[in-house]
Amino acid sequence: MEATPLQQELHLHNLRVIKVLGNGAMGTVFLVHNLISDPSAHSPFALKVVHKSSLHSDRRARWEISVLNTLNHKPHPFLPFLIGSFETQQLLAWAIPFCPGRDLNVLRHRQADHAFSPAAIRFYLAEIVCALQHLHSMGIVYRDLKPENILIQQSGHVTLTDFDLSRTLTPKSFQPEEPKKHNRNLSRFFPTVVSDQKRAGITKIKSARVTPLTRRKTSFADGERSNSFVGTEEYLSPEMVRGDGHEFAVDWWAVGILAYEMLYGTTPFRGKNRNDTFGRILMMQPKFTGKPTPLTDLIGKLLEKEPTRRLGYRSGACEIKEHPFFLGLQWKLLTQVVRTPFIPSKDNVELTAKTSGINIEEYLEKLRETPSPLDSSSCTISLTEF
Ligand SMILES: Nc1ncnc2c1ncn2[C@@H]1O[C@H](COP(=O)(O)OP(=O)(O)OP(=O)(O)O)[C@@H](O)[C@H]1O
Repeated sequence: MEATPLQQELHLHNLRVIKVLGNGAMGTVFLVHNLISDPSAHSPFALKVVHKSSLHSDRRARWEISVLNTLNHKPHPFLPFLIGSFETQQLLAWAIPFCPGRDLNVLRHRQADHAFSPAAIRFYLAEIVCALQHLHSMGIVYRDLKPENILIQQSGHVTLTDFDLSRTLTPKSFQPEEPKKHNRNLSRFFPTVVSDQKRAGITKIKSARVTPLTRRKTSFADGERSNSFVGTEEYLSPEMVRGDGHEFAVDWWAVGILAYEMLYGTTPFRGKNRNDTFGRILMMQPKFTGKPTPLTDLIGKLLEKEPTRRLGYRSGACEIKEHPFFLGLQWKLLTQVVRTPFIPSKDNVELTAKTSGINIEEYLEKLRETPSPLDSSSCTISLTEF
């Protein structure tokens, strides 16, 4: 990885924490500024920090850094890039641009009925489809689409974040399998996960979804197909629930779930518990209320249980872009849209807490003192098989 001047300056001792932006399953994201190159914090950035003590986190973090580094060479307006990275004996840290508008989940909760207008859905979906198309063109399947991972830039445009669950595939790879008989007790793979936000005492609007977990060994024997079981339960595709090999179509399924949630304020297959949700994902058809519209038609086609019949399977994003819901949309001009559905106010870039006094190492150490459910023995199956 080439070291840019900014990267050389990146180190714990020359970064000051403005505030904590969020805590995920893997790490903590801080808003920081560089004391040397930006002492007055005009250009703060997000720093994701992971403790290296867990092999699992270490591996996922290095993978995420490598994906971001790849994006530096093939940038996209709706995807982040790597500002720089460094590591200490204990920590692995990397910097990405700060998105001051929070995430689409927070934004959705601010809407009446927790749902967006069709116009806003059209705008956000269009940008997400473009971002996924770009990732797929690089052979990357994202596998973790959910509103919490869609951040809003200062311009109001989106940025997809969190690549630790993504994997590389080759576009030609997917040979659909015959449906298998499955009688696994899925619940044993999904121990209860307590939100790290709670452990850290951070309040964040988070739906009742669980933190992504990995169920099965990731197999790249043929170098082309991922057989791991990852994602966020309400967003998992039927092929992921079944544990079948899966590929790019899982992302188009997740776009369908996202569109449904943006429209109705709830995901379509949410059950009483995890197994119930999985049963619904496999068996139930999504329920639409009101008159059929191009949007409900699009959702129905994305939520096709059989991946080979799902919109996007044959020719990727192009098929989705051609759907009547997007009729008349000027795809090439998306980045130039100035009146986006939501523009973060400057107040959102709250830099008043410049002297937050947060010490990154101490903060992470404190977090570690509360045992993570991901380290517990109940989780062994998921983690050792990763
Ligand atoms: N660039 C950014 N700008 C602003 N906030 C951010 C940024 N990156 C992350 N965050 C905040 O930090 C939270 C956690 O980040 P992220 O999802 O990357 O961590 P994670 O440990 O991989 O989480 P997950 O539990 O989804 O795996 C996000 O939900 C978001 O609120």
